[in-house]
Amino acid sequence: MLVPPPVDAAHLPALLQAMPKAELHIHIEGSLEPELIFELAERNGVRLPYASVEALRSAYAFSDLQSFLDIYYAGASVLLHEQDFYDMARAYLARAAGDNVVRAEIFFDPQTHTARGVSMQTVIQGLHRACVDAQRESGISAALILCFLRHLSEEEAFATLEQALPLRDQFIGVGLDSSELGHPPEKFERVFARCRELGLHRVAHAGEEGPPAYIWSALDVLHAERIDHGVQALKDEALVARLASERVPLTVCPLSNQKLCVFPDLARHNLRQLLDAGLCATVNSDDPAYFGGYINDNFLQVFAATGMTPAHAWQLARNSFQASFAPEADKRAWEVRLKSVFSDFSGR
Ligand code: HPA
Ligand SMILES: [Zn+2]
Repeated sequence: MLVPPPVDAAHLPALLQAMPKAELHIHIEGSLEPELIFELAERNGVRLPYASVEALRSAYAFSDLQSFLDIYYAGASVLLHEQDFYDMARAYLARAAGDNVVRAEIFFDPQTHTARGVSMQTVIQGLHRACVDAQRESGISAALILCFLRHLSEEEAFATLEQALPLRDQFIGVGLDSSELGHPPEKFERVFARCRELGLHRVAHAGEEGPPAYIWSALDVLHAERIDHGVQALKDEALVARLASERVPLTVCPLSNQKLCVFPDLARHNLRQLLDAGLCATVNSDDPAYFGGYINDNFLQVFAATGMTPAHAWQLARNSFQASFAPEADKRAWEVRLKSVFSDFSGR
């Protein structure tokens, strides 16, 4: 169904919250709330360079991606045991289910943890057990995507892949994150080729701060199936045409872009232009504990700032299902639910 049941714009906030949606760009370490950071620090005897939850939260003022990453990696230092990874992921999945997320494809950064002596098995098993339990208890479908840190070498990415392969059935794909500028996709050509041979899905952050050229090479060199962020694509007409004709999904994160100063303010975010250009854009939270909101906060705030309509909401939810790596039967079931929510609001 191409046209949604009409919904009065007065119902938009309630509709955005109620509609089923998939979240495809969430770093699980970025869901660690300051309260949980302090709880885990105490539980594990880790000393934090902040006196209180409030002091930590007040340090969350960022000027660019790197200024955020420095504090994000420091926050992750409290994660030591399998139960820590489990608790973090259960907390996120409970929040996501409350936002009517029906599918979450969750990034994790194993190198942040293995560098501190935490084993790959501790990380993946804790996260995976949380996904299984959440699915059983709340019905949310959840899967894991292992991200390579692009400020490290390809050799280190290969070593990380090797460590993870015994747990191959507990993650569905690989991604590429961390400091973008100066670390183009080409740096990881061989390890992504190996992941492709292994039948792993591939995504990559590109065009968050980096140039359109990085989006081209994520597609052509890494064979990425989705682009994380990708908001710089609008600077390149030929790239927009390619993304539109191939329906390459972009996992856009409005509040992240605002907090990391990718756009001067949310009213100038280009999500609406991306959709109106026919791109398969989606809305996601990126690092919700650091950027001021979970997925529904992202929807509510970017819609309010840019004047998008119920038809845009419909498109974004459908895009999120189509862009996910979930089974086709699940995608069809979520579309049916989406239509029923819209019909419900249409009658009001
Ligand atoms: N960009 C790159 N790396 C990241 C991000 C991001 O937005 N969040 C967590 N790691
Ligand atoms: Zn991200």
